[in-house]
Amino acid sequence: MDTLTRLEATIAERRAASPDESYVARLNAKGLPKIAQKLGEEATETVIAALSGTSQELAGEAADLLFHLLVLLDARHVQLADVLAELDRREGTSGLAEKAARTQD
Ligand SMILES: N=c1c2ncn([C@@H]3O[C@H](COP(=O)(O)OP(=O)(O)OP(=O)(O)O)[C@@H](O)[C@H]3O)c2ncn1[C@@H]1O[C@H](COP(=O)(O)O)[C@@H](O)[C@H]1O
Repeated sequence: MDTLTRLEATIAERRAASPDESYVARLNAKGLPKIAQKLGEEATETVIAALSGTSQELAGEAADLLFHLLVLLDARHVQLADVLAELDRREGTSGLAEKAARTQD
């Protein structure tokens, strides 16, 4: 099992833990808007690290970002497999073609 899939399972398990013992449970107890806000903050911190941080700092912020994305997906009951399937579907097609198809929608 890969790292993200293992982490997805851990997050699903920890959601029901005590908020006193689990960061995942504490975040879930605060509700979806807080989880979404946290993801936004981590995205901003990743951007800042990309523009002015070291490679190590960027890797750390990217890890925080991926972790909080998984917490958000879990809270909305969206499976990582569904996200990966969407990326698989796009594989081999031009990103520009994908962009054009979306503009037509
Ligand atoms: N990968 C992570 C992980 N990455 C980041 N974080 C937490 O995410 C938070 C990031 O918040 P910030 O950097 O903004 O700092 P903060 O001051 O704590 O932020 P606030 O939430 O207080 O606003 C920190 O508290 C980190 O500890 C994580 N917490 C948990 N995990 C994984 O989730 C598992 C379950 O964790 P628990 O739910 O705590 O058992 C762990 O075993 C890990 O594998």
